[in-house]
Amino acid sequence: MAKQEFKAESKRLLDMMINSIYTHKEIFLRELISNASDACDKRSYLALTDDSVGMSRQDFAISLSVDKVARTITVADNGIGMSQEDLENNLGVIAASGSYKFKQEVGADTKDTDVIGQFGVGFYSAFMIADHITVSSRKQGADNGYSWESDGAEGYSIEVCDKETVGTTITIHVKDDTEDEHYSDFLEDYKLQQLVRKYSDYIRFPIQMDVTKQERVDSDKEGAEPVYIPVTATETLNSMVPIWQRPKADVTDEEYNAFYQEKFHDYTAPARTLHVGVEGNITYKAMLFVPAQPAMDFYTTEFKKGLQLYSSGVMIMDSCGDLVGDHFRFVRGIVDSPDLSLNISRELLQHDRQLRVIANNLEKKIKSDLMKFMTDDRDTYNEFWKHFGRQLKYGITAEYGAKKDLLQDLLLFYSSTEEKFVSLGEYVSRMKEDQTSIYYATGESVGRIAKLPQIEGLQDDGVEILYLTEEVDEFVMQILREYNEKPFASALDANRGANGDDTQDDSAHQSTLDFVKEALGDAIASAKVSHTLKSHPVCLTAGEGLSFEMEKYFATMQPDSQIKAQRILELNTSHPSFAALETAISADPEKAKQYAQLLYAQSLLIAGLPLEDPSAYTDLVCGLMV
Ligand SMILES: Nc1ncnc2c1ncn2[C@@H]1O[C@H](COP(=O)(O)OP(=O)(O)OP(=O)(O)O)[C@@H](O)[C@H]1O
Repeated sequence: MAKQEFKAESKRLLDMMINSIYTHKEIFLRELISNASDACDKRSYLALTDDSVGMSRQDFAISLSVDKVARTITVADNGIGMSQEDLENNLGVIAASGSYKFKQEVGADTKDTDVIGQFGVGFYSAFMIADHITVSSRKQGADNGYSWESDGAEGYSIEVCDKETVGTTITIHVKDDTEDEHYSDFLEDYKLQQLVRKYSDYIRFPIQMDVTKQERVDSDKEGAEPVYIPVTATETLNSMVPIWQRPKADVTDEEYNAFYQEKFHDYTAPARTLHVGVEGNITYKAMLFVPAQPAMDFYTTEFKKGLQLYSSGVMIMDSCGDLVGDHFRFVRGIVDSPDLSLNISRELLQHDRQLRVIANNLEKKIKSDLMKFMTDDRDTYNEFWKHFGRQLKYGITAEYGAKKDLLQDLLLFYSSTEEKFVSLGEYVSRMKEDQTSIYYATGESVGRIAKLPQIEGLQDDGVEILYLTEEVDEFVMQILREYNEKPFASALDANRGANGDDTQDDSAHQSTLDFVKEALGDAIASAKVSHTLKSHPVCLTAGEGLSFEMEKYFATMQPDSQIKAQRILELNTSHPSFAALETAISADPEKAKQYAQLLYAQSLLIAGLPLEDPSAYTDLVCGLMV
């Protein structure tokens, strides 16, 4: 076959490889071994349902060999193998690689080399140390093999080749040493052994290599020097114990982080790691991670939640969505249980009782770990909250609040008095004895809410108010209704009364209110005397049902939305504007009408609602000036 050119993006990546710094180069072996292991997994999985494969799990192995003279390292596996088409598709186009795609998304902020260092770029990383690579492969079920060859930048070629057994053999020709780089190191047995232990220890297939040791042979003759002879034996270099099967105390933070970053393609270490072992009715090990930041597609429908599911170390499902609820969908991790059957079909799996038990169990563990997170490391929890808080709130509103008991303790809201995010538990613990409700106020931003006229009274009394700025917040309040038996109350509610003076008699102003209602017509539902305003002339409150924030939310979803909250115009009778209005009503009713319109427009502006007719408003203001 004629030489094929790499696709443009592959070329760029190759350049990156060739110029990468030394400490990153060593990950090439991890990448090749991990591919070999995946290929063994695939074939062993196939063997479960296809008798013609004729292999069982213990028949699989990955073998390493070195030829110092020829300067080659060979990684061979008896996994699933690749057809001509697979070679073309998988090794000809780098864009298929998960990490490269990720790198593109991260964009210019991340240095190329960082990405390589964190989790490699798959097969291509071999070009960091090699100037020629040969891949010969024979796919399960195929009659012959194919060999793929490349010198890197120039492209690649594929030819039919003799290969007797199913699997893949990758031979890389190690570059000559240069002044700065001692590539020959990689041709040393000890170096490869060291790299396998460092990066691939938990691979669940034996990684074997013929290792030569000098063995001492004692001479029969007395006083003679001992003789050493080289003895070569095949050794398994990795312990094959997956990291999650090891006792917690033996696993370092670095190992947890490296495992997470490699497995879940994240370039930052996790914010939280949870390693659990449960024995009893159902036995399992789980390793869960809370990412430090959401995946690129986290808040899109593209994102697939789920944990990797293993049965005694063998992966049976890459992403088992049933293991985590939507509210904790940001959690990444693995579950391994010997109680799950290997060849269980995926449909069956979904209804598996054991899975439900594990999922419920994990849910409690995640919750208690997040609680611990919140108290032990609040700064980082705040970061977590910034990224995933919205998801927890959605969780409260879902399923008619079925998860509210689980999630409500984890919520944070901005506090007017503390001027930072606080939990509901913290709010309640600070409540004065005579305060019966948890106050909240909704609006576009903390700054805007803080200036809402209705809450001035509470603010002056030093009452703590939770400022809610997200669309979902009001739905959360509707579901929660109370926390620790303390009801939530909107600080913007005209009838709140708790701190206001309810004995006040408004009837003296009834005719003024009637006038205002008459002047504004259907624009408002009613006009009333405010019991909450202090220094401001007017405010707008919503009647029962829809709030203004919800109205705004619907308007963003659908710009011509006719869903409107009921508008109640509240007037501050002790404000001079009210006296001016009353005087105008008797002296100049036309002007009084304009005053009413002006006050209504102001209440809309303060509430962050659009004016129906902005130019009529400016005409009105100017008209009153002259
Ligand atoms: N030893 C092998 N046996 C069978 N298929 C292989 C082998 N090595 C690579 N492949 C195939 O080539 C593809 C590309 O491999 P590569 O290492 O570049 O990327 P990846 O493993 O898919 O992604 P990444 O390593 O970035 O997570 C693999 O997905 C696999 O299909």
